[in-house]
Formats: sequence, C-alpha cells, structure tokens
Amino acid sequence: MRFLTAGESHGPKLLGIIEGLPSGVHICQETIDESLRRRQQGPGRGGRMAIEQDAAIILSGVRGGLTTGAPLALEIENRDWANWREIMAVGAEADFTSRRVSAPRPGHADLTGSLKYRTEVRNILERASARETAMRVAVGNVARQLLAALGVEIRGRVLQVGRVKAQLRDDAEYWARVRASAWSVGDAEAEAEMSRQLEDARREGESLGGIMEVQALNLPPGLGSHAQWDRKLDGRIAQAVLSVQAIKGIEFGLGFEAGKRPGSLVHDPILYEKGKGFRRAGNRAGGIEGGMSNGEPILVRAVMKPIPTLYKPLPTVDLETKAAVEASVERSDVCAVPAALVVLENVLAWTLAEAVLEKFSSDSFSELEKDWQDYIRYLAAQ
Ligand SMILES: Cc1cc2nc3c(=O)[nH]c(=O)nc-3n(C[C@H](O)[C@H](O)[C@H](O)COP(=O)(O)O)c2cc1C
Ligand SMILES: C=C(O[C@@H]1CC(C(=O)O)=C[C@@H](OP(=O)(O)O)[C@H]1O)C(=O)O
Repeated sequence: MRFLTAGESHGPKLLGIIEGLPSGVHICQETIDESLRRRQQGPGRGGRMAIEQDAAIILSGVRGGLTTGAPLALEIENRDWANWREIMAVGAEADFTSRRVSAPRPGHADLTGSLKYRTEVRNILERASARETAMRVAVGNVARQLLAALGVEIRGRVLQVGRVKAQLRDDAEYWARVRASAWSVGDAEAEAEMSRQLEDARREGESLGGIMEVQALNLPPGLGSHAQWDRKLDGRIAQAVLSVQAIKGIEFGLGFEAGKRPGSLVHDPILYEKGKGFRRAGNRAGGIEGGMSNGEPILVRAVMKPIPTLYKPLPTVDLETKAAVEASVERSDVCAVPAALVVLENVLAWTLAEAVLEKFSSDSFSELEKDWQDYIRYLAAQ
C-alpha cells in the first residue's frame, strides 16, 4: 500500500491517493471528518483554523461504503484559498509581489528550500506548511478504519507542553478524560497550567512545543521483519513519525531511559500460558523487538519543537539586501501539540496497516480477516 499527497497551504485543495487497499473495507466518511475536526482543535492554534472547516471528499475507490480495491482518491478544500487566488494563481497572472517573504524564518524550510530550489520563499513555505497534515490525517484515518475492523485500537495523549508535565494514569475514566480534554491530557491541573503557559507565550511573542505518546493495542506479534533494514517496524514507524512537520525525536517504550539501566531492568521476561501462548511480563520494549511487533501494545513517544514563526521574531538576513533584519511573521499557531497528536495517531495507523497488509492476504478484506484469525489461533495453540 502506498500514498501520495499534493497541494499548497493556500492553494485550492489538498489531494491524496491511496493505492493497494483491499476490497470490502468499510469506509465511513464521517469518521474521517471527525479526525479532521480533532486536528483543527486545541488551544494555541492561530486564525487559520477559524477559516477552515476540514472535510474529506472521497472521489474514487469506494462504492456503497466499501472499498473496491481501486485507488482511493481524497480531496480537502482550503477555504482560505479565496483570500489567496491572485497570489496562488497557476497562470501568468499570478501576483508575485504581495505577501512576498524575503526574511526567512529560522526553524522553517524558508532559507534552505529557496536556496536549493532557486525559487522564492513563498513557493517553499506553501508546501512545507503543516497544512499538508490535514491530508495525512485523512489518508491515515482510512488505514485506521481498516485496523479498527480487525479490532486494533489506536489512542494518544499529550505528556508535556513546554515545561508542564501531565500526570498519567491508565484506566478507562482517565482515557475518556484525555479524549474530552482540549489539551488531550487527563489531568485538570496540568491542563490549567498549560493554558496559563500558553497565554504567557502569546503575550511574549513566544511559541511552545511538547511531547506526545501514541499507543496501538491488540496487534499480533510478527508485523515487520528482522530480515532487512527497510522492513523493520520500528524504523518504518520512526520514518513516518519524523516526517511530520516539527517532530524532532521518537522513543519506543523506555526509549532513552534504557541507556541508563542495566539489561535486567530493560528487557521484558517471556511468559507462557497453555491455550493462550506467549506473552511478556512487562512492556519496556514498547511492543517491538528485532524490527517486529511482539504482541504487546506499541508505545511511541515523539517530541515536537516549538513553532518556528515567532511574533517576536529572531534575527535573520534579508535575501535580497543581505541586511540583518527580523524574521518574517506569517500568521501562525503558538502551540500545535494537540493537533500534532492527532496527526501522529493517524500516521502510526498508516504504517501499521501497511505492515498488516504485507503479512496477511490482502486483496479482499474477507481474505485478510480469515488469514488474521487463523494466525491468532496458531499463536494461541503454541
Ligand atoms: C499541526 C501543526 C501545525 C503547525 N503550525 C505552524 C504554524 O502555524 N507556524 C509555523 O511556523 N510552523 C507551524 N508548524 C511547524 C512547521 O510546519 C515546521 O516546523 C516546518 O515545516 C519546518 O519543518 P521541521 O520543523 O520538520 O524541520 C506546524 C506543525 C504542525 C505539525
Ligand atoms: C493551515 C494549517 O496550519 C498552518 C501550518 C503553518 C506552517 O507553517 O506549518 C502555518 C500556518 O498557516 P497560515 O499562515 O495559513 O495560518 C498554520 O495555520 C493547518 O494545520 O491546517
């Protein structure tokens, strides 16, 4: 299975094409739209989110609510395009003078992109923009619906924003609170502190990043492979996660903490129960060993750097005059950690669904489900 996206931040639309889906997968457009709505929410977002009302239109590959096995094409409208028609025009009439960016923003793609492609900054930032993550969520959500039909659950939470850490729990009431929380934390005190910190950042022209965790539950062991570098599941998840704008680090399970502990306090002892098969005494590995899922929940943590556009801008150099100036200020989010969490949940779903389709028969959902169930029975019979 593969996908591509296209579209500029202020162009007319975002497009996505998914190739390689089995036939017979139930796809609910409203479920995609719900994930798109969640991505737009969260404190700290800028004025753009008041303009957009993201909804996906499925153009092909689904009939009567079921995939046909043909490429599934998606589009999402950019409502803001109405304000950018002249600047973003495809023809020779395009306006190259308005909203020209000549003071590249440290932390964004502006400078290196314009040097590499020998073009103006606008052409770079339009595509580098995290507007593209709307389509990444829609594409990932299709994969997430396929996984959900096999009983796989993906969930996420924000662990930290700036200097504020959330208290963590693992019961159903806590997870319901995480889902209802604007910050995606199940901790009212941390939530209030995060909001105070955000107001300070806004006042000071600062921006904020944070740390998120995404979990995938009910996956069997054996997704991915130890046999070749580009088939290793942890490597593939890392590539997908780090490809999300502003994500700068990833950990599985204990992550960097593992480097401080002796082996006996890192590796998860193996247990066996007749009729159920093998399991682990803990999950410090984060559900992946040897490049393969090991049957425990997959636990991924990722860090998002603070948003590069600062209302109190950093020093930069004007591309034309070479004078020292302040960086350009484009309308911007101050913090987008809860939005990035939604992106990561759906990006993880994509990579896991890909690995599922590689392991099992995948031309049709009925073959996939049968193969999956046979494998679960085989594991229990060990
Ligand atoms: C959901 C989301 C929203 C973002 N919003 C903004 C924004 O409003 N302004 C900005 O400068 N960067 C924003 N970013 C980050 C930039 O897109 C990103 O830092 C930039 O493309 C450079 O890529 P890199 O940080 O991966 O190196 C956002 C990122 C995400 C995931
Ligand atoms: C449009 C989205 O995020 C944008 C990501 C972004 C950036 O530089 O990454 C810059 C801002 O764009 P604008 O200047 O149009 O407000 C964000 O709003 C979105 O998340 O849908």
